[in-house]
This record gives sequence, structure tokens and C-alpha cells, in this order.
Amino acid sequence: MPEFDQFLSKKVADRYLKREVLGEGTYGVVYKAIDTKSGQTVAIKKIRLGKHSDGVNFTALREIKILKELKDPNIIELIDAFPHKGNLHLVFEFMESDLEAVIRDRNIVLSPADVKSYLQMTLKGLAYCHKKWVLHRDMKPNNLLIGADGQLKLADFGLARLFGSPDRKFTHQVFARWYRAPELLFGTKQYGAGVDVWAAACIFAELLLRRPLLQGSSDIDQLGKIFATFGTPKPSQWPDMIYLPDYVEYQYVSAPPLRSLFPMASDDALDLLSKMFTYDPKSRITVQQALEHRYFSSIPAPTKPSSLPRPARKGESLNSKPSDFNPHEGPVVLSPPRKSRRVTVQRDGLEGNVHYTEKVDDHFYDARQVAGENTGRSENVPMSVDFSIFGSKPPPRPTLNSADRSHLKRKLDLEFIQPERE
Ligand SMILES: Nc1ncnc2c1ncn2[C@@H]1O[C@H](COP(=O)(O)OP(=O)(O)OP(=O)(O)O)[C@@H](O)[C@H]1O
Repeated sequence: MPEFDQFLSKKVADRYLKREVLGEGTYGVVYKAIDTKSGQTVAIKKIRLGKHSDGVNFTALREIKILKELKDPNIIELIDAFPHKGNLHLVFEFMESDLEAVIRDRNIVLSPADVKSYLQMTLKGLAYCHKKWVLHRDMKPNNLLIGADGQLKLADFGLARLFGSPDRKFTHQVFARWYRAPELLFGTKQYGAGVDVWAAACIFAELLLRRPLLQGSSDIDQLGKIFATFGTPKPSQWPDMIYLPDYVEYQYVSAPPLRSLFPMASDDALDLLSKMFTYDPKSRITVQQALEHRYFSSIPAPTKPSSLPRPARKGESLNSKPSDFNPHEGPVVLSPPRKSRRVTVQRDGLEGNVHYTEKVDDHFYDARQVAGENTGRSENVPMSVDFSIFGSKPPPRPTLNSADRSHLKRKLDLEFIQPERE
């Protein structure tokens, strides 16, 4: 591996000219760079490979394998991948902005045709993934990148995973909470493409409202917000619900009319939205069915991507992003679960801060947020992973030893790290 690393570091220096840092996500820093071979501007995601240089981050391997196989106008293209100085570098096409910047930009007016266009591109990207038996699993507006030509592309498959294999159990605490489907919040171990449909519905609602619809401050609160918005599901609506591992009974509340939440939406938009927000994942509309819904064929036609309103370019929009964002807007929390709650005090190992963790049966929830702390997206700890069970520090990333790695290399067909390909 060392000779190979050396070979590749030369290539990095030779091929990619690093520019500014674009930001940092769950897995590491993202740089802007110029590909001197093609002259193209690219984004390089540097993924930490764990403590030992021969340790390969399993999540990274998974991301690469999946990305390599996905090629579609609404999916971000992985141009290159290589290890360098103990990190894995993923080279993506550079994208000017993301859907979160569009939604938050108060200078942008989104017409019904614009909303339709963004939703259609999102669903087309998802339909492609689902056809390939891949779930995205981390759908949220800042993972929907927008190119200079206005095309929206799904990015950040770091948490995605092939879901075709039988008996595969998934960890469920991986979805950004506000976009998380109720079956995930109830701890289902085997879930399907419906989780992406629910998340897409949350994004659709957010495009209509220009703020997130369901802003839960903990998993319990998230379910409370969902039930307050759509009514507590009756067993007849979702027969399997009571068998889910983390099921707790919520006080029954009826749903307000959906129209009252979206006064400006068309009837077709509301019909599609309600089908995407169906509780029972077995009855929830599929992405393909959603694309065939009359919402997309009725007027107005979706705006052409090149005519969509443009948000401020990356960097310019950063300062204004969180300012008009009020996490306390939205439906009121209604019903705490009936099972017993315990609140324990934990001390933060690094800064000595005290915070509280609420224990409900075997599941912990971050009570810093329950106590009303800012839940805005600018937090360092991503909401997609509930780190509260580890104190305030993220869990160590799983790494593989070299025997595992060569096995995985074969299994995942990672020919991109074979020198001969270069
Ligand atoms: N292809 C790209 N082109 C331009 N900017 C990008 C690209 N990919 C990521 N970025 C930017 O880099 C930053 C970090 O992105 P990354 O995907 O690692 O994390 P994130 O989406 O911000 O958070 P999370 O890891 O929780 O999903 C973000 O500001 C993102 O918009």
C-alpha cells in the first residue's frame, strides 16, 4: 500500500489543484479543486480512514461502491476516488448550490411550477436509485445539490446501502430526524424505499412552506409532531405499527385538515403530498407512482431547470442561511409516550458541560434539545446520527483490518484502488 499511496499522492499533486474548503460534513472536509486534466471544477470529499493508515472506513467503501454504480442526470457523478495520506478522496462534479440554500433564500420566490420542477428532479433521482435497489436514506435539502444549469442532483450517499439482500438488518438511527419516516422512529429493523418517499414528502412540504414542516427536537418529539400534523395513526391505518420494536402508544389526536397547513397548494399537490405521507409504508405511494401522479401532468408544467431561480452562489449564502430559520415554528408537541421516562445527568468528557439524557425504555434521546436548545442545522453534530448515547462525542468509525479489507475489496469489486487502472 505505501508505494501505491506515493504513486497516488503524485497524481493528486499533478492532477488536482486544491482551492478553498467548501464545508465539512459527517465524514470530513470538502474542497473545491480544479482537475487539470479536464479543466473542470470539482469538489473533493476527503474522508478520514480511521486511526491506522491500513484501516479502511467501511462506510466509505460502501459509499464508493454505490456511487460507482449510479449514473443518472439527477445523481451526483463520482469522477474519481483515491487514497492519499491516510484519507480517501472522492472527486465529484462541482455543484453551485443546494436546495436548502434555495428554500432559505428570501429573495427567491418559488412559483408552483418551480416547486414542481424541484420535486420532479428529486423523485427522478430517487426512482433511478430505487430501480437499482439502492436506498438513499439521508434525503434532506442540503443533500440535494444544484448545478450551474439548474439541475438538481442527489448527493451524499454516505449512509445509503444496498437493500436487496435477504435478512439484512439496518441500523435505523441514520436518517436526519426531521425527514425520518415514522417506521424508523419506531425502530423498525427492516425498512424499504418508503423511507425515501417520506423524506421526499417532507422536502415537498418544505418547498411549499419555505420552512421544515416537522421539526422534532428528539425522536419522541418527532413522532409527536408527525401525529399532531397527520393525526395519531389508528391500527386499521397501519396494522404493523404496534409490533415495531420501539412502539409506544401515543395519545389519540385527530388530524387538522391538510388544506389548513398548505393554504396555497393546489388540490393535486395536496393529494400527492397526503399519499407520500401515508403512515403504513406498505400503502405509501412509491416514487414511480408519485412521478406518474396527475400533479406532474396538470398545469402548470414544471419549470425547465435552466429557468429556475438561482440562489446566491456558495459562500455568499452561508451567512444568511440560519438567520431566518426558526426551529420553534411548526406544530406543537402533543403526546409524550405512556412508557416510563427517566432523566439522567451526564457530564461531557471534553468540556465538562453537563447535559441531560432522557431514557425511555432502552432508547436514549438527547434532552439538550428537549430543553429547548437551538436545533438549527448549523450545529456541528449532524442530526442524522443520534450521538447522545455516546455522550457528546461521535462514535469511533468502524475500521477494517487488512484481511477484512482484501476480502471486502473482492466483495465490493473495488477496482478503483488497483494501480493498473491508473
Ligand atoms: N459536489 C459538491 N459541489 C459543491 N459543494 C459540495 C459538493 N459536495 C458537498 N459540497 C459542500 O460541502 C459541504 C460538506 O458537504 P457534506 O456532504 O460532506 O456534508 P453535509 O451535507 O453538509 O452534511 P452531512 O454530512 O450531515 O450530510 C457542504 O457545504 C456541501 O454543500
